Amino acid sequence: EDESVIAALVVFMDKLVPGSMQNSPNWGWNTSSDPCINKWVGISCDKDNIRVKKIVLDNLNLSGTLDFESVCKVSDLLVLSVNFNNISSHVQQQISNCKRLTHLYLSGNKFSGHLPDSITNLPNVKRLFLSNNMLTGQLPDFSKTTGLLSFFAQNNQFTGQLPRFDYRQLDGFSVANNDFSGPMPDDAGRFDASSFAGNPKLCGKQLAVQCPVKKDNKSVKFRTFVIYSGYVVVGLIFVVLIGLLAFRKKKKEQEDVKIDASMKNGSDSGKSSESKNSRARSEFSTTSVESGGISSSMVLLPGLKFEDFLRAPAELIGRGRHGSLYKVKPDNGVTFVVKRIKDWMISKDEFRKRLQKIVEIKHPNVLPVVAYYCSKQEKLLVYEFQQNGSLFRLLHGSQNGQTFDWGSRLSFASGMASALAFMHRELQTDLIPHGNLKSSNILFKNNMEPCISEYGLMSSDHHELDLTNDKATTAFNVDVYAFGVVLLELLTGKPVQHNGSSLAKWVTSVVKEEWTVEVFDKALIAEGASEERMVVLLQVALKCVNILTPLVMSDVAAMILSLKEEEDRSMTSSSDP
Ligand SMILES: Nc1ncnc2c1ncn2[C@@H]1O[C@H](COP(=O)(O)OP(=O)(O)OP(=O)(O)O)[C@@H](O)[C@H]1O
Repeated sequence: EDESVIAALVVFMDKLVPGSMQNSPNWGWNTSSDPCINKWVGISCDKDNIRVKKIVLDNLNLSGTLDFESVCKVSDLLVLSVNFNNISSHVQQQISNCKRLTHLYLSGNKFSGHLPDSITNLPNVKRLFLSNNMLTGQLPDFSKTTGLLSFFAQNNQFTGQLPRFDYRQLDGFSVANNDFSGPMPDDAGRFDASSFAGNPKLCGKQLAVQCPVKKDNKSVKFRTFVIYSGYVVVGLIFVVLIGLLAFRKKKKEQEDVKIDASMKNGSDSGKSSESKNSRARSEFSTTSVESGGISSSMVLLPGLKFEDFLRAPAELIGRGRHGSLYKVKPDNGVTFVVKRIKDWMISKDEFRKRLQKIVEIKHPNVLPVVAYYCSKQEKLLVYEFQQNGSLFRLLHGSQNGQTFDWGSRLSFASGMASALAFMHRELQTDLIPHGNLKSSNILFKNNMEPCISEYGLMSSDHHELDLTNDKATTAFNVDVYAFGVVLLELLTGKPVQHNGSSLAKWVTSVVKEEWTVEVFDKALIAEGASEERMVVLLQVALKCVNILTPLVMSDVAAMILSLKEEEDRSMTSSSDP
């Protein structure tokens, strides 16, 4: 980095008080080293290791003030994250100097005072997290901040009327638990009452307080006229809608035929299905690997023509809440599964962008997407079929004498945690969590190595856990919770109902009664697994499912890794005579 930027960063950190952190050997943050080359804590740089791109200083017990003027001198800064610290300053108007900033996370601090108007002038900002602070005053007008995708400001002390937002763009929003007043803005039905709750002076249809009906006795005649012309307009709209619906239904039927035919017809399909498929096929085949593929509808499987794929016989093997799963075996030998996602309100472009991000990131324990397709009606994902089944099947299925001993379960847990932590790190800027982690989405590869499947397929509106009103409002908490439930399944051998909260509750209650040993899988007890270490893993699991004390995946992974190392050490020492 430039000397001037280094100096600005040091000034920025001088105003924050990092407590004992700065004594750690790799802390950095001084003028005699380089933030990229010497890897200062919390700094990430571009791939040439020259420019600082991200500053992530979450959960470091920082206090003092955040000097936006200094930090915004880092001209390439994309992400600034200081969640869950003790910073007590204003959000200064110089924030708008951070011209390239896309993600700003200030949640869980003691920021106070008004938000400066200049915050709405950040031209590239996508995610703004301000929740759990002590911010006051009116919110500036964000309606022109195009590109904003999430806005979280719950648990502050904001007042006044809610300004307009471009709600159609937003995928996450909450202003709950503030002191806003007046009518709830028309969010076009995008967010439910929980995003606005806890503002006693806010009124609206979905809220506890209804807005007063304005009594205007000036002109009854005019009102009658308006009402009648209203009826006429509604009538007209109705007719047009019926027409549109009929038209769309017809179109949809055609589309369904197209997809169903492509999914279900065997390779011996006759001429008629050929012609039904022809549109779909031409759409797919406009994509070729040489043409770069990614921007078009389908990203192809290398070495496999999509025509073969469409003609291959397909067998429905699962119908989950989020879609159906088909097993497809084209002639070339490899078997695939196709996930057909239903009800995902995401635009084609967004879907494509999201998938591009996901396929870019590879980890040996994450099942890669081999192809994806998106049209208005259909979202399809293709993976290789894994014949060894899932963790769910291994734990709860009728296995033929297959054992899953403590050592293997611990290695499994450690591997999964570090894979998930890796994905979170790589997708931190894009805020793409797995979103639907569970034991049936963890599969075993041919070598019995586990791999996480269906990463990132669920948008936030699919989550059952509503964490938005909670202290821990970051996208990735959902996965930490879900991972905790997977750990509980591993430890108890019991299956999960609903979203895992009942299993978590049961375990918590048993542990409270100090019957901890009762929760463990009988097979583990019988095997003579170390109770002490099982209890440690249980504590990690319970921390993950406790949404009041948010953990990040990298911490979870570190805890499990050190437990595993302890286990490995004990194995080598106990094998000594
Ligand atoms: N690539 C794969 N290879 C082999 N089996 C798979 C693969 N992907 C999923 N499965 C298995 O197929 C079954 C159905 O999967 P599906 O994803 O449709 O259901 P689900 O995970 O229970 O529900 P959902 O993901 O919709 O919440 C599950 O038992 C799952 O473990």
